[in-house]
Amino acid sequence: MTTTAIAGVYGITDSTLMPGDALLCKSEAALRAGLRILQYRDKSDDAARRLREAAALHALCRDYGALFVVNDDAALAAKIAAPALHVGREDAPLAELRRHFGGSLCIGVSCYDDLARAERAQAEGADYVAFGAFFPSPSKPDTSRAPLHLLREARRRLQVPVVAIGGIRADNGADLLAAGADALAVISALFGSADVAAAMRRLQALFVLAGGSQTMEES
Ligand SMILES: Cc1ncc(COP(=O)(O)OP(=O)(O)O)c(N)n1
Ligand SMILES: Cc1ncsc1CCOP(=O)(O)O
Repeated sequence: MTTTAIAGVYGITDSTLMPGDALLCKSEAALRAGLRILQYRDKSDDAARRLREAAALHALCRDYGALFVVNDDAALAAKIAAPALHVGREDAPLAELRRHFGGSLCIGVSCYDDLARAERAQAEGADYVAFGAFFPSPSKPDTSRAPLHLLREARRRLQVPVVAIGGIRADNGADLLAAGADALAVISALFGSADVAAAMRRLQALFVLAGGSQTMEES
């Protein structure tokens, strides 16, 4: 079995940025340029379109050996046998998801600026935790903010991979990596770009400069 490390650039598709064909075209451009983790985030209630798009992105990720993550929707993840699910405080509780899916599903949990929530998530079997927003986010302008020093404390107290999110770009991501983030989750800095491959290269360069890598581990 192949497992993808939760590290490097973590791309999040947002249907409002990528209507129609752009969702698949831009996702494939990012995967071709080396993206290893791709999340499907869609806040609409068009169930048929969500199923169609998630299944197509799942297949694309399989072709490129990347981890496909469904945001919020455990039922959708189950329906298409997605390998990973990301949940926040509005979504199904982690303990319930673990009871239902066992250990087979990779589950990431949003922890905002809350280290206690992250420690609970780790104890309940989260595969990674996410903190943010670290910068003003064009994609989710009203979201709450997290301070940079939280990442240093998270690094010290947690063993699971730590993902940073919120307004992250090639020109501000380095501090987050220096503070201990394993992965940088981005919407607009990647998929908002007219040249996704070039945007991907700029984001990947942050990890090279930080001395990290985006690895695929065989297990
Ligand atoms: C990797 C990653 N981190 C955080 C989020 C945000 O999740 P959540 O707080 O549940 O908000 P929505 O994305 O559902 O608006 C995420 N999606 N991915
Ligand atoms: C889903 C989410 N949660 C906190 S910020 C954010 C959006 C991140 O998008 P961007 O990279 O465009 O700021």
